[in-house]
Amino acid sequence: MTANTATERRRVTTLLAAAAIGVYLLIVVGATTALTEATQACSTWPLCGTDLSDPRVLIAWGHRLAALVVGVVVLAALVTTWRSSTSRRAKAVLLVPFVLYPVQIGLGALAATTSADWLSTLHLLSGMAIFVGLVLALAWTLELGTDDTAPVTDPDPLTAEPTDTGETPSLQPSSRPSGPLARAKRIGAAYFRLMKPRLMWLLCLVAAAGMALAAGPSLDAGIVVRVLGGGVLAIGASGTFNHVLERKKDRKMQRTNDRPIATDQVGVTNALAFGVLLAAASLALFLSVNLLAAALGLCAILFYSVIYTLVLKPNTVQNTVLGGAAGALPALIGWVGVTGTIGVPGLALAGVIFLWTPAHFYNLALAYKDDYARGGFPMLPVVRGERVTRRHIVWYLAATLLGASVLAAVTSLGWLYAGATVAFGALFLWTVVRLHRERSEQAAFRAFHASNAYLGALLFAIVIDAILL
Ligand code: HEM
Ligand SMILES: CC(C)=CCC/C(C)=C/CC/C(C)=C/COP(=O)(O)OP(=O)(O)O
Repeated sequence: MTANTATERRRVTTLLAAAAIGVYLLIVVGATTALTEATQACSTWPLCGTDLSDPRVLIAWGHRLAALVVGVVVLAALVTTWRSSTSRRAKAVLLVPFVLYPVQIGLGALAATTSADWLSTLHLLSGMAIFVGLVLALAWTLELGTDDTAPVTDPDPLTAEPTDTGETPSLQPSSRPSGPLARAKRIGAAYFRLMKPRLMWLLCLVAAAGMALAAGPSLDAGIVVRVLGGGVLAIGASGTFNHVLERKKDRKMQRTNDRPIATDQVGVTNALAFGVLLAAASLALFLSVNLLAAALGLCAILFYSVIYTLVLKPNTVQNTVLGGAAGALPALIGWVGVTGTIGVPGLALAGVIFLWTPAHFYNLALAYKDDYARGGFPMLPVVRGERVTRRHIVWYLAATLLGASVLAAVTSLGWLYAGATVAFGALFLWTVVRLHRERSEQAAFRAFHASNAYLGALLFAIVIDAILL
């Protein structure tokens, strides 16, 4: 690839990413109730109410002006891409935004003047189609000229300096402090590590968001404590079973070969007893909330420990996609903990987590590709290569963003949620664009952390928005 081509592709992908995020902003704002209410106060087109002290009029004006500015960015992206040397399919798919953007303006005008629900739905769907067209063109342009080998500057993950992997290297026996207290501390730390504590904050936020969506400002503190307590214990139990079942493979992988069972710091029988104890305590807490929450808690533990760990992870390249169901269940548990039944917003939140999981984990799968190959796991980069994996990260990230807009449409979440998904979604997308450009381990970790920041911010915004705003 010549320097000119590289510069041209940078320009094209930057513009396509900006256009996609601009369209996403319009989709999310359109999906929130704020705009639905604004439409009622602003029902003429193209101009409406002059009373700018009415926030609803301001929102309607903001949406129309944003549509104009984003339209210019989309047009610039289309023209620049068509004039570039990108692939035919990337150019062809841009016909979708080219045709639909003017249609979308017409639909918006009709939706504003008639307030028909089906028109608003069609407007939202057409916005999503424009977004998908831009993202496809972005992904197909990003992968041009990228082969499956990491650049020479990229250190081998197995020989590189230790990175922030969430693992604490164990001390060598000779350097370990002795004495009963130090020994008790070491054993306590080993059992604590079995519980996979680093996953807990985000999974607890997932359950908290489920509860906040269901209860709004009247969220009961007793339910919160019991659901989160049950959740922490359930994650601890399934994490422990996962350590037991993977101990042999863990020994083969550099990232995991210092784990407590792999290094015999904790025996298998003791670990199993610990896991059963945690699971029983977790189910007891969930049962004190309601039976359905306990049933879902049991499903989550069994799904992660048995279905994911034993069946999916070692046998199918779709392990991450299907495994996302384990992480999605806490959203439903939170919702069910409050309502006692399964409901659409809880399912929509679970859907967001499910779609986010591959966009989250494939970054680590890239960074640890050789390690996973050594362990014998058919992770996507091992089986289908790095280029396909990077492409799938873009797909799942786009699907997550669309899922988040569906969540906005089926709930009454407002501006804080909309701002969080757009701002952190843009940040996440930018790190993924850089991952394609740099193709290094550092870039993969950056995108991994951005995935956690995106979901953390989104969930935090849901909790605040649903409870306080
Ligand atoms: C198939 C599903 C998933 C896989 C394979 C996966 C895999 C991983 C791996 C290998 C790590 C590295 C840290 C470690 O070794 O402990 C990690 C970290 C993490 N994951 Fe996931 N994950 C999945 C789903 C989820 C879900 C659903 C959540 C929460 C909603 C989540 C949240 C986190 C967090 C918070 C970290 C720690 C980040 C840090 O502080 O370093 N993961 N994940
Ligand atoms: C309420 C409840 C029980 C929820 C369970 C949800 C849960 C623990 C999701 C974790 C997702 C996951 C598979 C993480 C680690 O992957 P991995 O085990 O493949 O990572 P590893 O390679 O580090 O072992």
